[in-house]
Amino acid sequence: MWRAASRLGAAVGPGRQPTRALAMSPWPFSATPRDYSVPNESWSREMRRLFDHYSCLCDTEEQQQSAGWCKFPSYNRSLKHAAGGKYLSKMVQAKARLFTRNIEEPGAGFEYAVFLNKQEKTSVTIFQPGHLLEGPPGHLHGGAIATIIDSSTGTLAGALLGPSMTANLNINYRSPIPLGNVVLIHCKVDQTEGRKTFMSCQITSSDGDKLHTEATGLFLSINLGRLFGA
Ligand SMILES: CCCCCCCCCCCCCCCC(=O)SCCNC(=O)CCNC(=O)[C@H](O)C(C)(C)COP(=O)(O)OP(=O)(O)OC[C@H]1O[C@@H](n2cnc3c(N)ncnc32)[C@H](O)[C@@H]1OP(=O)(O)O
Repeated sequence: MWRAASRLGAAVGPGRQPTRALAMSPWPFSATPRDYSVPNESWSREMRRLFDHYSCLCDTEEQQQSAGWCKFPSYNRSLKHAAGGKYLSKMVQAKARLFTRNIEEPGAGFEYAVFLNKQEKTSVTIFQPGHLLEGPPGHLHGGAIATIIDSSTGTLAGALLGPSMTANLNINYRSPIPLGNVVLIHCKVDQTEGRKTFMSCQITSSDGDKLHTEATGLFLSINLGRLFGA
């Protein structure tokens, strides 16, 4: 019994050891999911500066209404975002983890936070790529770039449309991204046609001077049940 609970407890989140209370609990998940998109010790000064900058836009309800900005929390599993528990029982024993949040060491993988502006249908992701995401020597892997683009555009699509999936992603890699350098990922909705939402996205250096990547994507809103064979 303890071993089973301990295994589930160990799956709660990076850096978290199963506690005695958790091991004894019949419910394996933390009641208050951890938001991973907050500063940790690996964040550079520039990452913190940008986080503070965008957080300030979200600070008060009044500011949110005028500027429309809010920070989107980021958990380490998708189902934490889904409303209701209808499908949870099929997933509850799985060790599924969100791809961008499955490296436990702070700063080694994807360090990022997504800020949304629902009124303008835009988002900004601040992103600090870690050393485990290497592609060319000292630089970010193209697949990791695609991942953070997919996650950023997918988060904006999800916030605006509800459940949706990437149908198409086109990426132009313009200049390599050094590991550890903080970059900005600007996403926007270009057009919506029924279930289809067309997005575009740019990755730039944090001062906006250097263009690293450009992308377009198509998202289709879906019935979540389809994913579970309903
Ligand atoms: C689930 C959320 C939970 C909440 C969690 C929140 C977590 C928040 C943080 C994480 C954020 C991460 C975000 C990651 C997002 C992914 O990475 S999703 C994973 C990668 N994507 C996939 O695996 C999708 C695989 N493809 C499919 O399942 C299906 O093809 C699709 C995309 C659902 C579409 O199938 P369908 O619904 O049957 O649509 P279909 O009838 O084929 O086409 C509808 C229309 O779209 C057009 N269309 C379809 N595909 C295409 C295409 N590729 N190109 C152009 N047009 C197309 C069709 O031509 C058609 O057009 P019209 O004739 O209506 O004009």
